Amino acid sequence: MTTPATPAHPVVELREVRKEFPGGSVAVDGVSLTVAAGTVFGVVGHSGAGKSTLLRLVNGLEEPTSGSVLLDGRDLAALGERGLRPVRREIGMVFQQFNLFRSRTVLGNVLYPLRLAGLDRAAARARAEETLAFVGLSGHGGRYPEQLSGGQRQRVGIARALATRPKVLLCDEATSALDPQTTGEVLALLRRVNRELGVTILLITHEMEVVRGLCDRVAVMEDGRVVESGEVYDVFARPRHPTTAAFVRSALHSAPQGPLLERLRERHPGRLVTVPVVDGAPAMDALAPLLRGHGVDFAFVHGGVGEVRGRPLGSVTLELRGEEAAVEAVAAGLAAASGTSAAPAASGTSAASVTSIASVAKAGGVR
Ligand SMILES: Nc1ncnc2c1ncn2[C@@H]1O[C@H](COP(=O)(O)OP(=O)(O)OP(=O)(O)O)[C@@H](O)[C@H]1O
Repeated sequence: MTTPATPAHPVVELREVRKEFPGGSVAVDGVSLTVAAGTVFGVVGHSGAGKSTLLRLVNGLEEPTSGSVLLDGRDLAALGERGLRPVRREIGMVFQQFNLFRSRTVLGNVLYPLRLAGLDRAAARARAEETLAFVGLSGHGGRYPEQLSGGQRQRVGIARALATRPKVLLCDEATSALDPQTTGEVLALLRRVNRELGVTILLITHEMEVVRGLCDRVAVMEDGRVVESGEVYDVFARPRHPTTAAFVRSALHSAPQGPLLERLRERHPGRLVTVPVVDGAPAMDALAPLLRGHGVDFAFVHGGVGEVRGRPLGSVTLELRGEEAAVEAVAAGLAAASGTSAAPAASGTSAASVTSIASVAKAGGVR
């Protein structure tokens, strides 16, 4: 008999948190979320959605107007400035612009929080060097930040944040100032921080690629509210809120829309159908038998399949060619298999329409 796994305890918890600034601007409006120990939680949203304020509420730099923020079960507001100090040491911060001391060496930057925490010189140095080795910067301790690339600077930023062995790492757009390749390297490092050191990570970003590459769970914020949240694969595969769907489209091969769809229609006079590829959903399996059964030919015209959290996800758009009734039957069969209904045929063209990913088509409420 197997013992059911005990759910990880919450490291960060927001309960109905509202933050209103003097002048009436409401940056965070009734947000509740839970970041379980050992997980990576992403908050995604456009500029002004309230992400930075949310992070500042978690590290105690802002106090909620109402509601509560708990770190490992302790309500930050109840601690007072004195009580907050040791709790802040359990939090590491990683910033978009790295925020390193330019006048200190790499080693000096990593030593700083350790000396502040009261470690003696030898212990601090050993810890700093160990942490620099973990982030792949052994031998760089004597260099200055301006002698490093952006990716190396962020590694120093991460080493500095990790040096005091925090329980939770808060990442504020940690990769937004980096090119795509360096972003990938920093995300891989943060994954190691989570998996090998067991550090819980709460990150804010406006890039769905970051969520896709790193997070276990995600919350989508808009106008201070969480409009959708859930397991990353589920949110990618079946986004329910239009804002989420738009974020997902930015990171995936999704059903073509707008001018792209018009161009595809011009190039491909046959019927266009988009087949979602979702782990466990039958649409792709239905494709070959339907085409064979109805004697319909096809061409791939758009899309592709990638991976989210190690599971396949994407969509492919096909042009179906053949007898009108046979093409119609294939399109209907695919729509049935993917749980979608075909969009109405575009007027004035040969019955061209696109079945859209079911989940994108269904705008819904908060999960
Ligand atoms: N100190 C402040 N005083 C007044 N209004 C503020 C303050 N800080 C943030 N706001 C407002 O709260 C809202 C949310 O801002 P916040 O910076 O948290 O959003 P964000 O999602 O992090 O955006 P960005 O990515 O641009 O930083 C904005 O309308 C902003 O103008």
